[in-house]
Amino acid sequence: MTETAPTETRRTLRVAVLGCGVVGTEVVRLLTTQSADLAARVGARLELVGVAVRDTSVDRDPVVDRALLTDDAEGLVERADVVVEVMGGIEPARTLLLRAIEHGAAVVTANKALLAEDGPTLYAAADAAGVDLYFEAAVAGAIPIVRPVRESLVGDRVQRVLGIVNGTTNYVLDKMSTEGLDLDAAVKEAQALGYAEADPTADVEGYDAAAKAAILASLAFHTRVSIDDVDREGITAITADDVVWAQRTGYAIKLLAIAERSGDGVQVRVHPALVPLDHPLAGVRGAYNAVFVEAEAAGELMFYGRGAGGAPTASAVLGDVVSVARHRVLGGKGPVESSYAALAVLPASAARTRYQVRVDVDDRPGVLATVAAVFASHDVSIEAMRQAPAPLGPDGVGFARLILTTHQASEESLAATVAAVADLDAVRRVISVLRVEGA
Ligand SMILES: NC(=O)C1=CN([C@@H]2O[C@H](COP(=O)(O)OP(=O)(O)OC[C@H]3O[C@@H](n4cnc5c(N)ncnc54)[C@H](O)[C@@H]3O)[C@@H](O)[C@H]2O)C=CC1
Ligand SMILES: N[C@@H](CC=O)C(=O)O
Ligand code: NA
Repeated sequence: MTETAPTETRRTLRVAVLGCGVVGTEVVRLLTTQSADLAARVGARLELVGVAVRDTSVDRDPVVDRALLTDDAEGLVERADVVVEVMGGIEPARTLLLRAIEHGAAVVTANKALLAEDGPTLYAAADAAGVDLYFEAAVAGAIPIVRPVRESLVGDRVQRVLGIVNGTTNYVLDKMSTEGLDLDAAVKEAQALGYAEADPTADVEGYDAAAKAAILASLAFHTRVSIDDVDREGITAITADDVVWAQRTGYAIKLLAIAERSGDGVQVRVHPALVPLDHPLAGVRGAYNAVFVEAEAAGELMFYGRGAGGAPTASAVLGDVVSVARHRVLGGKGPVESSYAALAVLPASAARTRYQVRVDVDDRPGVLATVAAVFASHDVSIEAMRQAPAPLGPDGVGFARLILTTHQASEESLAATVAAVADLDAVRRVISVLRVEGA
């Protein structure tokens, strides 16, 4: 029996944390409170050498040792072996990570916005310097999804990735449906709970989910997809009425991210969709996320867990820190960018989906047939049509609410159908047009 610690644990690796907000604070907490276990797992002590902040005088969680705070992020990255970037935004995060890589540090980032905008620059720099670039926290918080797609499924051929990848919007839609909260009130709650981005517009307008979709698509299909390639629609147009009617008709509204092979290309989109209540995605509540991956040999896999929040995200960050630190101790290196497939990114209009159209019409004979005829003339096949009693219109005359669900149709045909339906005399208004997924 040896009386000294194994040789490796006498080694020290210097860790720098950039940003000390919701995630950074929890990263510092884990690094501090779990230091003995982390050292044993890595085979070296992880010494937190500094935490870069904008203002060192601000009051912070007591777990953050004030003596470690610095407003000199550039200086800090130059004296670290592992740099953890949890400040967010494009600049100065990109410059700092490139500086860290240049100095030979391994980097771990939760910054999906940066990766989806300019990941290839970082991948190339890390590859050239022979250092690791890890980013598990950037997609779906605590859920291990980057590593499974990047490593576990790398021998298979992924066909489709579909999921809920933004905790804030899932929380908001859930609160709108279960507690009748309006969008703004629910967003405020999500901010208070540490789920939202610094600017929550990134969440509600779908930018955050689009960034994650771009990252997942790039990894899954071995190609480059940037956030600009993602067809994006957020949840700001979803009303309380949409949520209520979704439930009445057997669906939940979810913001979905979908990336799929299509012919010789890939197609990546983010939009709200109706998901049947008996589908597993409909049961994903609060800030939880879930991602389905369909691969040729593996079949369908589902990954589920907390998609946002300080501690869950810090868990993913620390997993990466241990991985890159182990490479420092034991040798070896993580994967580099794999973009050999160089697939074309197709527009979302190329995708065919089912739709639900809600429309208020005059309640008189023949109207139903007239509306159905418009769908038929645009070659959009109706799968189901139901009529719900609706209150009196402003003119005191009764009207009927039609809920039409289509078979798969192209976005173009559907848009033309809806425009023609809206022009009919008997149609008072088209209330909503939503895609149906997962049925
Ligand atoms: N909050 C969450 O649930 C998740 C967040 N992320 C990502 O993690 C990163 C951090 O997110 P949060 O901690 O939620 O944000 P946050 O806004 O709470 O924290 C970021 C911190 O970095 C600081 N910062 C920004 N620029 C700086 C600079 N130039 N120098 C020093 N400090 C600077 C800010 O003052 C702030 O305290 C972002 O990239 C975000 O997208 C990823 C997964 C989940
Ligand atoms: N704002 C993001 C945080 C995690 O990535 C979200 O709500 O999912
Ligand atoms: Na993750």
